[in-house]
Parts: sequence; C-alpha cells; structure tokens
Amino acid sequence: MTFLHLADRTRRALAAVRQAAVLALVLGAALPAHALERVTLQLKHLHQFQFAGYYAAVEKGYYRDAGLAVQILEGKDGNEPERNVISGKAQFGVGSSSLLLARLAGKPVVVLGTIFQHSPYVLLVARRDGVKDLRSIIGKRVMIGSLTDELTQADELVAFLKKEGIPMSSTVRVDHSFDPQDLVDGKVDAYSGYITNEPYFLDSIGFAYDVFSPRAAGIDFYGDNLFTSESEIARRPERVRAFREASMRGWAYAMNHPEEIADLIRARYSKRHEREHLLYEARQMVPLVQPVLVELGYTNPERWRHIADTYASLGMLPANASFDGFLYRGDTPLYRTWPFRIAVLGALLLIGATALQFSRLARERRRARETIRQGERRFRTMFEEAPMGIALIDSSTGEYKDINPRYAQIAGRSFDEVISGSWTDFLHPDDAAGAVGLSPGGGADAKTTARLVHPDGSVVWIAMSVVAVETEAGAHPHHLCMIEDVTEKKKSEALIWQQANFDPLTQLPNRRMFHDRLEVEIGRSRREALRTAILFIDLDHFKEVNDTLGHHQGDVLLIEASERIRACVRATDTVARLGGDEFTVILSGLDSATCSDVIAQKILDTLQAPFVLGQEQAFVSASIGITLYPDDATEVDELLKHADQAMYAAKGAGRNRFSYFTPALQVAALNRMRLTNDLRGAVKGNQLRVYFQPIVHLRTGRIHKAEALVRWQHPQRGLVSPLEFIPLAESSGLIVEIGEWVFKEAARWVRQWRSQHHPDFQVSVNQSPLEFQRDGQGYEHWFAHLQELGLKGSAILVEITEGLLLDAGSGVTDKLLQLRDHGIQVALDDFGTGYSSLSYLKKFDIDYLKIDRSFTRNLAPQSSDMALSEAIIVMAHKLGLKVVAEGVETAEQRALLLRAGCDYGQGYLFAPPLPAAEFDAMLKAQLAIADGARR
Ligand SMILES: Nc1nc2c(ncn2[C@@H]2O[C@@H]3COP(=O)(O)O[C@H]4[C@@H](O)[C@H](n5cnc6c(=O)[nH]c(N)nc65)O[C@@H]4COP(=O)(O)O[C@H]3[C@H]2O)c(=O)[nH]1
Repeated sequence: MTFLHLADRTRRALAAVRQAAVLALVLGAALPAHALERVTLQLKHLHQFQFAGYYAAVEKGYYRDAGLAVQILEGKDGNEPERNVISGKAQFGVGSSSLLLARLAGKPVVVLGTIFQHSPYVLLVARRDGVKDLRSIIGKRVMIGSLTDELTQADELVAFLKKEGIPMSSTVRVDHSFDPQDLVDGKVDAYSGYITNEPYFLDSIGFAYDVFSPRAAGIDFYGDNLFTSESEIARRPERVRAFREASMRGWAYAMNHPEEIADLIRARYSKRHEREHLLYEARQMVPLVQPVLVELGYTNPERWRHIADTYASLGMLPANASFDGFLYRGDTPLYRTWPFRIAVLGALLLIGATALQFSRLARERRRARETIRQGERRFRTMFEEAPMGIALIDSSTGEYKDINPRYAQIAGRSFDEVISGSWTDFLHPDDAAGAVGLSPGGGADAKTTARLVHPDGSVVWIAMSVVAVETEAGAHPHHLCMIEDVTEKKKSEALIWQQANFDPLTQLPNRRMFHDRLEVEIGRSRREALRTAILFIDLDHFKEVNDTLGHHQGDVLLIEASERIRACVRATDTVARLGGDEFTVILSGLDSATCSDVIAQKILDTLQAPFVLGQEQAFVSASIGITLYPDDATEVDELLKHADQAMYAAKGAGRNRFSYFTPALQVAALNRMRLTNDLRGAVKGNQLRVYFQPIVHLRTGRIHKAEALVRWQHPQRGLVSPLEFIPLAESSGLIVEIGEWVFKEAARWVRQWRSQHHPDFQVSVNQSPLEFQRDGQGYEHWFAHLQELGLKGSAILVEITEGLLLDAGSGVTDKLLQLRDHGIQVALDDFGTGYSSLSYLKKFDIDYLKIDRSFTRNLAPQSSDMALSEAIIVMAHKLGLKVVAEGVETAEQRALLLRAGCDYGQGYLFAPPLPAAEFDAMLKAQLAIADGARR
C-alpha cells in the first residue's frame, strides 16, 4: 500500500471520528443532566465482581454522561436477563453463550458486546480417592445447571461431558443449590460453578477438589455478554450505543481499579462477599476477560460460529444455523468496528509516526539549516580573518566576485579598486600569462609564485594557488585564488642563495659558484672541442697593505682589484674570488692558448696601477698561474691544483708575472707533499735539532740571551732550513708539535746555562700565529714544565709577529696577559716589515722589539733606515721596551746601532745559529774570557 493511499484512508477515518465526536457533543448538549433516561440492566446472578464494569459505569458517571440513569438488578436464575430484556422489563441484560440458543430459538436478543472472552464455567469434582478423573462422576450426584432448563443453564458443561463420553444420563442430576457447601458436605460429588468464584470458598476451607474446564476439550465459549433486544435497538439505537459505550468504559475502569470496585460493591450493592473474595474473583477474571489484549466488548463472529457448531454437535441446534442479527453491528458505525479501529489505530500510529518523522525531519532540517548557517558564519569569519588573501573569481570573465581584506592588502589597493578589476590586472606583465594558465582548465600547475605590482610600482612576490569551485549546473565556473605575500621569503631565499654563491665583499662568484661554472664550462668545451683557461691570481704584497693600512682599506683594494680584473675579460667569462687575495678567472671557448697570455698580461698591467686608498696610494702586483683544459687536466680539481701550482711558480719567480702550469711544477708540488709526509715522522724520528743564536748585549758584548731556531736533519736531504719546512709545518698543523718540542729543548738548555753561565740567562722561542692562537689551549703546561725544572718564567721569551696583534681578539690578549703574569716576556719579531705601529707595543705590553734585518742590512750614517732605526729605538725606550737588532753582520752596523742606543744585537757578526753543544762551548769560552779579564 502506498503512503498516499494510507494517508487518504487515514484522513477519511479521522473525518469519521471527528463526526462522531461532534455528534456526541450535540447529543450531550441536547440532553441536560436532569433529564436522564432510566434504563435497567438485568444481571444474571447476585451482585459480585462478575458485574464490576456496570457498577463502575454508574459510579464514575459514565452512564450519566451518556444521559442514562441505570438501574442494576440482581438475577435469581440465569434466564432472568433474557426474560426481562425480551419482555421489556429491562433494556439490557447480562447473558452467557446460551444467548445464541435463545436467539436461534426465535428470541430477538442481540449481543452488544462480550465481557468474558472465555467462560468461567467449570465442573468442580470432590476429590475422594486422590485420582483426578472426570469419569469418576459417572453414577454420582452432580449439580449442573438447572434441571428444568438444561439447555440454557448447563449447555456448556453438558456439551463438555458429552464430548468426554459422559452422557448426563450416566449421572445423578441434583438441582443446583448454588451453595458450594453442598459439595463440601458430600451432598453432591460434582458441582458446576465459576472458576472465579467457588474455588475461593473451597480453598479457604481446604477442601480437595478437581477442576474440569470445557476448554480442555476444545469447547471455548464466551462467558458474560451484554445484550439487548432487537426492539430496543430499533427504537432507541442511540441509547443502546450510549449504554454500550458507557458500560465498556465502566469495565475498562473496573479492571484497572479492582480494589476500588470491590469496595464499591460492598458499599453500594452487597456485602454478601468479603472484600478478599471479590478481589479473588477480580484476579481470576483477568485471564478470562483479557482486558489488556482484547478490547472490552469485542465479540468475534467466528467464535460464535464455534459455539453454534458445538451446540449443533450436541444436537442442540441444527447445523449451520444462521445467527444473523444476533451480533450488534447493524447500526454500529464503521468506525466502531474492531477491525476498523485497528485500521484507524494503525493509521493513527502511522500518522503519528509520520508526524513524528516529519517533525524529526523538520527538526533535522532546522538543525541542518542552523549548522549550515553556523558553518557559513564560521567560513565567513575564516574568510574575513584569513591570514592569506582569498578571492572568488568568475573563471570565464576573470572578474572578482569576492575578496577578503587580506587580498586587498597584499594587492596594495582598496577593496573597491580590486573588485572592480580583473584578477590578472595587478600581476606583473611577465607573470600574468602564467597565472591565466592556472585557472581551472588552464592545464597548468595550480600553484605558482608571481609578482603583484603596487600602485607605486613596487613589486610584491606572492605564492598563488588556484582551485576550482563547484558551481550550480549551467552557472559560470568559478575559482578560488589564494595568495600569500612571500616577498620577505623570496628576499631571504635570494639572500641565502647570494650568500651561498657569491662573495659578499666583491659580489663576485665565490668558490662554490666558481666550481659550478667551471663544471659547466668544461662540459661545454668538451662538447664543442674548445679550450678553457683557468687563471689563478694571487695579489702580491696584499698582506702588507692589509697590515699597514688596515682591513678596511684592504677590502677597498680587493673590491677595486675585482673590478679591474672583471674589466679585462668578456662578460661571458667568470671572475671569482676564492677568498683572501685569491681570484680566479675562467676564460671559456678559447680556440688557442695564446689569448690567455694576453688576458693574463692585461690583468697584471691593470693591477700594477696604484690603488688609491683614502689618503694613501698602495702598489700591489699579481702572480698568475694558468692552466688549460683539456691540455693540463680534464677534471675540475686537477685543473685547480695545477693553476695553484703555476701561481706559486710565478710567485717564486719574482712575482708580478704569469706562469703556465708545467709538469715540473707538479714535481715541485709533489716534493712539497713528500716533504710534509716526511715531516710527520721527523719529531718522533728524532730528526729535529735546536740551534741557538746568541743575542749580544751591545754595550758590554756579553751574551745573556739566545734565540732557539729549529733545524731538520733530514735523513736524505741533510739539514733543511726552517724557511722551507716551517710553512709546510704550518699548513699541515705539525707546527704545534714542533713548537712544543723546541720549547722543551729551550727550557732544558736555559736551565743549564742559568746555572752554569748566568742566573738571568734567557732563551727566546718563536711562536707562529697558528701556534699562538690554537684553540682550547693556553700556556699552562709551559708554566708547569718550567716549574718542574725549577725555572722562572723569565727564563723564556716568546717571539711573535706583528700581524698577530693586528687581528688580536680576546684570545690573543688573554694569552699575552697569561704569559706576562707568569713572568714570560714577549718580543715583537720582524719589526719594521709590517705596519710597525708603536701603539701596539704599549697596548699589548710587549717587552722587546726586534728590528728586522732588512733595516739592519741598510744601515749607514745619514741613511733613512738609520733615521728610522734611531726613531724606533728612541720611541721603544720611551715605552719601556728593549730593542734587539737582527741581522747584524758588520762591525759598522754594530757601531751604528750602539750609537743609536740599541740594546741588543743578533747576527752573523757575533755568531750564526749554533748547535746547542757549540753554543754551550761558546758560552763557556766567554765565561773563561770574562773570568780571565777579572783576574
Ligand atoms: N741573513 C742573515 N740571516 C740571519 C742573520 N742572523 C740570523 N739570521 C737568520 O735570521 C733568522 C732569524 O729568525 P726569525 O727572524 O725568527 O725567522 C725564523 C723564524 O721565523 C722561523 N723559525 C725558526 N725556528 C723556528 C721555530 O722553532 N718555530 C717557529 N715557529 N719558527 C721558527 O724560521 C725563520 C728562519 O729561521 P732561520 O733560517 O734560522 O733564520 C734565522 C737566522 O738564521 C744574519 O746576520 N744575516
């Protein structure tokens, strides 16, 4: 059945219910309370719970509400109701299933409704010998119904016994006394009674009996029925209906309130039965009336057919007797019929369920709408507050449909300015085409970076992503464009890239970029069978400029030099700065090697020109090493190594020149490498020696000091100069180990000379910047070692170079202070070759100043070097420093220095660096001479 059909039927049923309600109201209004109609209900027995519903209808005013004043009459015998109703003495009566017999006997009784769905009628048999056997009544006295009206008063049990094969004639019938005491007293052996009634008494006295119900034999009669006469229905159909309805209401109430009705019976009708007896009856009635399962008053024609058939089987009725009109329904409106009610109930339930469903759906719809509204609000807020710019764009026209504030902000325009334009209007012209390709269908990646141009012309980098938006069928397609300002990110990325690939000072490609470009160029040259030249440029004397004029001017020089080099090459060539004063040039696509000569010479010439650094002019030159791809090597690293070797060759050849890589250079480099390897074993292999060169007190000629100078006794090469191996030791890190060994040797010897020669004897040791600045270690172990030897710090003097002080960080300062605190003096070596700042001398608390031998060499009366030396000596003395002149080779030099006030002299004039034993001998000889002189 479709829902529409059902709904239609339900509508019609409801209309009928409505009509009935209206009718009842009309009737109610038409019959005022004081005009109640008197009607009589004839019961079939004495007052008891068996008739509870009628008492309840009276008491609860249901009859009154129906316009009726009901008189309830007790019955003396079972036929009284039938008689009185037919005669008109009573309008309504209560009768058993035998009403059907009466009807078929031509009596116009009509059943209005069934109260007892099952008959309470049973046969109670006194249990004499403990055996439950219905057949035990044969030949016994039995009290079953009326002897005179067996058919109507004993029908059900008679049928039962007949069915059980016990004809009534096999028993001794005794007229019914309706007093169960007779059973107890043995006056009878069997007693027909109600299961709802007599057992209460029998049980209460403990009488043993058996109950035999006709239902056990399939005889299931109705119990009590409310009935009336045909004439009553014909004359007063409304009264009948009203009475019936009020009665059933009364029954519904009574079955729900048994205690109240029991009390009512005793109060108003009869005290014949105890309250408990009435309640017992009420309880026993429940399974028979079935008030929960069956609507009160419901009567089923099929059941009556079953009763009729049972009677027919007993010969009480003809078979298939028709009982038309016996059941009240002719004027019963359709809506009052039980099946219809079920249908209505079903329909109502369906309507209710449907209504509930609709209300649930409505609620869900409301909730969904609210959720959508909330969602929309939330999304609106997210849209408005989003940290990224969002725009909704009509994909076919490119028009903005909506933008959020951040979008306008990133675009650098007002909302109106943006919204009135097309979405590509503010894009950089170079990026607009790419952005269009992003729109749905454009086929491009949905993400890109692009530039937006602000009204002032400034450019903002944006990360843009575009997604298609679902639109209704037929509507224009739309897309969402989301943008983020990534200008800062772009800048920092560019900066990072710049820093990673370019030299921050000169903006030239750095080592990394140089490598990349060289790889590319080599690849190209390989493909095109061309040459690539690599020029390795090192500025000569740059260190001096840096030391003398300071780092800032050094930087200026480097920038200027880079520009000059760049000017010498094509735009397609690469000029890079590898660090310090080292530059490289890649000359790509050369058809002959010769043109690299030209360019190298050009670079030399341009760098030779003076550099103007503030008020000063600086002159530097360059040493250039050249290597060629593929002539010298094919790999990047090899080429670079060769260029470096060639550059060293140029430097070694006197600087300010270029040199091509040759295999001989490679041999020299190989030698250096081997020598470094040999040096590693030199310390442990006991190949190092310390030589001592005396430092002579110029005025007295006495030797109170010496400089420790290391030598390497190479097993094959013989004695190797420190000038050759110290740079290798420095670059390999071996210098630290060597320095430590020299210090210990110096300490060992100074201890001896202090005890044997002079208690203030002092030995100076060289500390290269690498040794002095080594991380994580100070000179504590020196102090400890001196202490172990019983030496004071003053036994040792440390020689450092001026360059160390130029860059002096806190580490250098701390170490100098540490040395001073332990009495170790410090000399500044090679003074005059660098910046020669006297202010450093004061600042760093230097004790000695060693004038470089390049000054000493040129000393002559009236010479500028003489004047300079004199000035240095005077100023040093003023600052409390003593002066040592290095490289004193002639007596004249010694005389000049003495005259200039120089304190000490060191040089071949006095002695070259000597093996310790020889130096020791020299000291002893000096001591002997002195002793001789004293004597
Ligand atoms: N032409 C000439 N030269 C003279 C004269 N008197 C001394 N010399 C040389 O001048 C150098 C003085 O040492 P330096 O300037 O400290 O220069 C030293 C020093 O810087 C370094 N050196 C030597 N030994 C050590 C060491 O143990 N550690 C460190 N770090 N460097 C050392 O090696 C450099 C060279 O040392 P040496 O070859 O021994 O060269 C020595 C010495 O032999 C002279 O009258 N005329």
